[in-house]
Amino acid sequence: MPGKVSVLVAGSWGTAIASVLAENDSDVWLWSRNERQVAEINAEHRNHRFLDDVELSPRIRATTSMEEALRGAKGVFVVAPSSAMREVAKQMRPYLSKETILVHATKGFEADTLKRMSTVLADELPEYDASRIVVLSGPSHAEEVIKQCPTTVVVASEHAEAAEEAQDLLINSSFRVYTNPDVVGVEVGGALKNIIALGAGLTDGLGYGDNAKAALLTRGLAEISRLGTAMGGNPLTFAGLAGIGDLVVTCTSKHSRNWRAGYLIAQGHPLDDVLKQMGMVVEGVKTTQAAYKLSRQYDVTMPIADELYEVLFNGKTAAAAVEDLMGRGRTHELEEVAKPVQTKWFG
Ligand SMILES: NC(=O)C1=CN([C@@H]2O[C@H](COP(=O)(O)OP(=O)(O)OC[C@H]3O[C@@H](n4cnc5c(N)ncnc54)[C@H](O)[C@@H]3O)[C@@H](O)[C@H]2O)C=CC1
Ligand SMILES: O=C(CO)COP(=O)(O)O
Repeated sequence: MPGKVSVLVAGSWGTAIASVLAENDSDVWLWSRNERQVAEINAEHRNHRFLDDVELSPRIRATTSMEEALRGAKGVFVVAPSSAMREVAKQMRPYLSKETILVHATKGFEADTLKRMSTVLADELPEYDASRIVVLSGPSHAEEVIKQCPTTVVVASEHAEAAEEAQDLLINSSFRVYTNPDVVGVEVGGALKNIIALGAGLTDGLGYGDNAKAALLTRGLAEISRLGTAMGGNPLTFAGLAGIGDLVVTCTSKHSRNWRAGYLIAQGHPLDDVLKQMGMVVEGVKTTQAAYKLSRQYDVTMPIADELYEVLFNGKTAAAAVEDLMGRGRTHELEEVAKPVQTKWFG
């Protein structure tokens, strides 16, 4: 069902999602605040700042005009960093149709309010039916998606039809899209895995090997499930693409920004320098602060996230953090096993 769709903004992930939509014959309008980037995409079919090595489909047109991007679009994909979500949503409000399918693919919380991204969108877009917002997540590095490497993702919405419409727009033979009714679980899983990826980068940077990484992934998933369930997510979601799936890819991939940031920090580079050097958003840093606060708000134990917080913000060395994690009191592996929650989809 080709037609007009829009993607806001033209970072790595926005550009890759625009490419998937164009492969499926949609006419894609890619919005960016950067005039030079827009001119380059339109004239050369390249996004020189991100994913420069791939030629973009001529079906992708770029614009700095929010009105031009959104007018008549049957699908809108918001792919801003979490820090920019509210600002971008405010700009969308005058032009967003109530009929549009609204999807976001951002992995993080709002730093001040600790809100999930769908809640930030709902705040700023009061005319839009918030139950129709769709969240896209899962193991999907832009660098591979744009080259059509086989990828699986999940789209979640309270509204089954909204998730299915997003699935229709995105699915193709190299991009397989599953649906899920669990918006909270999919958002929380996607956000929190970035903390564990930073931790995996730290242990790899220390040369601690595969056992340490497997431990981080497994016990990291226990923390993600614990907080995610306390916030209202379905525990089964964390065994899926937005949970273990995304954890595996971010903790093991050379493309992961969060893993790379952790690796550089373990080698003694100061956090500010690392973030400047990356030149791309590293969501896990702000998410570590958010998880530190959320775990206290929901009274959930998150030892790995707490240790990472100490390393990032209180000058603790990565080696001391690992030592303290290994030296914790004895505990049971299956503490706090949660019951699956009922959803509107399945009654
Ligand atoms: N890169 C990837 O492979 C994936 C990224 N994500 C998520 O997608 C989100 C975006 O990440 P990336 O595209 O990787 O980031 P990026 O660093 O590649 O691009 C971010 C873009 O946002 C723009 N931007 C920043 N503040 C803005 C504002 N206030 N108004 C308008 N534009 C603004 C920047 O100019 C830049 O073009 C993050 O939440 C990330 O976790 C999710 C899955 C895969
Ligand atoms: O979410 C991602 C892949 O699914 C991207 O992770 P990084 O931000 O660590 O690169």
